[in-house]
Amino acid sequence: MNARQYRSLHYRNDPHLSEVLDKLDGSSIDMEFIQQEMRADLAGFTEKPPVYGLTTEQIPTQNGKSAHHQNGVSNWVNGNGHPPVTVDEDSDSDFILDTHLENLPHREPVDIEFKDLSLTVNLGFRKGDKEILHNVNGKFPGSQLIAIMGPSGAGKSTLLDALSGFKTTGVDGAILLNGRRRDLPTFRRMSCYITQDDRLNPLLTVMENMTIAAKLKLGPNVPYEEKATRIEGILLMLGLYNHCDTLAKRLSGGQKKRLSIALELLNNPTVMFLDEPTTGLDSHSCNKVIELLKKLATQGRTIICTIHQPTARLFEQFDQVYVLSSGNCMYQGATTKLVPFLQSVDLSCPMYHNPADYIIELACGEYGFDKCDTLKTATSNGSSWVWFSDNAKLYKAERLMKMHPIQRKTKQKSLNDTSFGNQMSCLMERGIIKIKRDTTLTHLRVIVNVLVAIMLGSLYVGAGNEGSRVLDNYNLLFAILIHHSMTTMMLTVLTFPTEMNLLLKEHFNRWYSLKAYFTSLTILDIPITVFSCFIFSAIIYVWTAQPLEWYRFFMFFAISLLIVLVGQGMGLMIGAWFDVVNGTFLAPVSTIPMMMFAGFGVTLRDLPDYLKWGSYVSYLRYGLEGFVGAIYGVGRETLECEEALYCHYKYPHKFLSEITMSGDMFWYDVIALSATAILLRIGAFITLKAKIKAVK
Ligand SMILES: Nc1ncnc2c1ncn2[C@@H]1O[C@H](COP(=O)(O)OP(=O)(O)OP(=O)(O)O)[C@@H](O)[C@H]1O
Repeated sequence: MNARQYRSLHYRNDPHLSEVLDKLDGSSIDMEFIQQEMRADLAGFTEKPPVYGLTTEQIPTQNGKSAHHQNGVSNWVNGNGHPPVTVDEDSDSDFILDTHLENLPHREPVDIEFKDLSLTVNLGFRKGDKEILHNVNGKFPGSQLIAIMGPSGAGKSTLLDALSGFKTTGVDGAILLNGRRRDLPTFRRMSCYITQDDRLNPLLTVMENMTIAAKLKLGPNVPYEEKATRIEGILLMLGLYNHCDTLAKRLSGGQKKRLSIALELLNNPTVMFLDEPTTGLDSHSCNKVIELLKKLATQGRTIICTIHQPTARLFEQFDQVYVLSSGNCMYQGATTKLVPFLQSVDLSCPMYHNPADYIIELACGEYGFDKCDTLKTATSNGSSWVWFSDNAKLYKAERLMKMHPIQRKTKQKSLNDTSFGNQMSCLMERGIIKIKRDTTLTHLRVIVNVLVAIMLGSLYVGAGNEGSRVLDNYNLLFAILIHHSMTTMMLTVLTFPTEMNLLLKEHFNRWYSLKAYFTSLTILDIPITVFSCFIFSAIIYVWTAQPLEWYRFFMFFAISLLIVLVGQGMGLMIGAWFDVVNGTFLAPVSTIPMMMFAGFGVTLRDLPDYLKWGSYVSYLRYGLEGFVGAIYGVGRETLECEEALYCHYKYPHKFLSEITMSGDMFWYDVIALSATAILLRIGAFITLKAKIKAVK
């Protein structure tokens, strides 16, 4: 093997070794020499001083008011009315890591410690429980960037969920913050969780995402200028300033990840949990994201992320690593001490191996499962602190508590930083932008209503006034009923699960309460529902020659609107609990009994006694009765009979008695439909609440 081959195999990204190998390029070299170089390299690896980070003097203070940027950014001065930030248009995604980060004030460090932590999940009815984490211990010191590593299924995400409070059910053991038992509401106020999938508002630009998040998180008490400055600073630091006007859905994977981080940085959390922040990114973006996290850690934040097999270069950026295998701790300590640790347990890292790869291989059991036991014993399942970078400097809990006291239980009930009113106004603002740009929920919905109205209108043209076509018209009314209930229900079932993921993340990160979210969702939908329903009703009503009396039209429109609201409520309930696949199956299936009992195929009179109750719970029955009442009830006059010699239903009362409807039940139907719509909304809210709880 020659040097070039060797380099391409192993240390592609290592400039030090590359330099050595360049000198030898092309020549055939002896392995002894390479081994010597590797030893030197690994020794360097273990002793390298931190490359990044600000010195204490450089750490910005909360009162700091000026910032100066290099790397193509100039003249950025804090505050309103000052020259705008100019960014080199050519520098696309490069981070501006020497930014002074003054808008993200230095945080007091928080030490996280966990003792005998176990997490058990219920596998379902009669399937018993499964323990995922087995009494693991650990300590994540403040101001450090910590990686949780391990093979797939080792329990990394589970540990992250348990520590962040994302999961609370089945969690046992102690979680301490600066030596004091964690009070979850207090902890949640100082931490954030960034999920692996980027849950962003795709229809909002980067700047809109940031602005709404700032308003939601910082509230009206923080002046506009400060919010703007903070947003600018974060966007600059994360290299997103050039993409301010790009819709989030058009960002690249790395940019989305950075936007996810940027959004959570706005309220300056002390502890950040990130689930696989590098997944799906190229090596350049990976390095940049980790560099950024490292920088944030140096400011006093505790940053904990799960990560899959990092490269040697990425690995060395972490201060500390926590390795899991099958829910047990394999190693806990400084990244720089991993190699000596492995040596100490007679599992020396082979010469050409990335230590991160090697420990994962060990954790996978590739060298025998007895090695996992050895590692678990050597670290005392995470309770040994021998391999921390500076053991002596590990803060004593009491000292830390004195220096950085963490609030005990707070009396404040709400977890959100801002008032219900502020949350509502921000969510409404965001919703209006989304409605304007949403091709499915807005544009398509209006278009579908117009198209279906045209289709049905052309099929039943003139049927409303003609005595020989009463049955046709009755069919039309039922078709309209099904259109209104199914279209909205399916649209909601198909789109809400995506929205649900965003809700789970934002709600967990305390952006807003569920009440504010649900109220804004309900209010925002009313104008578009009324508009599309009105357009549909107007087209079909006139085209099919229904009686041209205002009150009848409004009766028809009111029933249509209520049916749409009921369909939406059903869709919300199903969409809140089930995923798209199950929801798409369940929504039509749940409509079938409603159709059975609507009195359309089988009249209400002919329903067997033991099934009569069904007609009382079927909202389609009230809808059909309401429609029939609007068109043929309220003293409708004799119908025209121009298309046939004999019109059986020329007299509307004859038709009404045949279908066993009285035609004067309109208000009764309105009340029944309104009650159903309200109950379904309440049901959807409770389902959402239960879902949020179930996720925990
Ligand atoms: N709710 C659950 N019910 C049953 N098993 C679960 C549940 N949640 C997690 N597990 C199991 O627990 C183990 C750990 O899962 P976890 O997602 O924490 O692994 P991970 O290390 O993050 O894996 P990956 O790197 O592949 O994401 C897995 O075997 C998983 O199947």
